[in-house]
Amino acid sequence: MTTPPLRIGTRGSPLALAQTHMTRALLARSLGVAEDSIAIEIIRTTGDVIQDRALSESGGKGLFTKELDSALIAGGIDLAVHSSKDLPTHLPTEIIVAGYLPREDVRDVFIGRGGMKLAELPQGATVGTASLRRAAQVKRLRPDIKTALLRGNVETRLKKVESGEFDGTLLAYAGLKRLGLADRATELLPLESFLPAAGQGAIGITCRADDAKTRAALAPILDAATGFALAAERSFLAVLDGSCRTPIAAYARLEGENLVFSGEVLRSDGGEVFSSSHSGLPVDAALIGYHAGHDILRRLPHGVAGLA
Ligand SMILES: NCc1[nH]cc(CCC(=O)O)c1CC(=O)O
Repeated sequence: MTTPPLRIGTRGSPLALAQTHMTRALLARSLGVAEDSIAIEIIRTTGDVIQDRALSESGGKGLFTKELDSALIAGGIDLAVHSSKDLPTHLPTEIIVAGYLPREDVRDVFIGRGGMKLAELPQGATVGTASLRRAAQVKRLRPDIKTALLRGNVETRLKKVESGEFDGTLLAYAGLKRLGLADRATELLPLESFLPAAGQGAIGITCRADDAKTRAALAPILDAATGFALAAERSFLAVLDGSCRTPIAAYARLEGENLVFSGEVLRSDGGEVFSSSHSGLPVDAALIGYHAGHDILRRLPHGVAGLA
């Protein structure tokens, strides 16, 4: 049997490339072909170009995916590798999320200047982050801490803490691990106060909906448990996230037969938190996230926008 040569599209950041090489290695092994028979195409996205503003202020959704979607639709690539966290809940009808690789550790880590832990930061310290969720979660614990926009790739952010421009930052442990930088984490943050972003730690793979060959090639490397978790988290996000300007966290995991989901929405200053937990059968994943989302919506008199 001959296998058609597959072309993978990716962003060019070091993390995106690390994730793409992981995906290619798994795919090559599963298909029994040489890794270099699967081509990697680097595609620059709008999100890579904008560096000076918060992406939530730059027109919202799909900034890391639009150009990859277009390349898929045009047939220039057959699959695209994404951080699921950066995948919008609505994709063009021609594109589907084929599935997810087994999830990494979902937790956030704190990286403190000079190895300081979050609780050890002096009064009024400045934490850099581009994430509304992390900023709100930090302020919920430490209202005295200031947060400032810190964007750029993981290495850039680490450097800005080292140089003293910020007293600390928060990053996904998964990203650090995949970059071989796990030892840079000062502290692993607990899920109770730092519930992660929907999709954190999961690599998602998109392809053309009508491309049965690529879907079949991908099937053996995809992880069903991660798929259920992400279905719940993404449906929660779809219910609540109209604007991208509201701090939202969501995390689901399989516990025995059950899918256990927790989600929360925070006021930007961390002064209020609305949480909801639901569990049920994995087949009902999307419904579980949907119920949790509406459970919170009912408690917001001014809707999600009222929390910005
Ligand atoms: N928005 C950037 C982004 N997208 C995915 C990850 C980390 C990897 C992951 O969550 O799978 C990161 C960096 C970070 O949040 O530290």
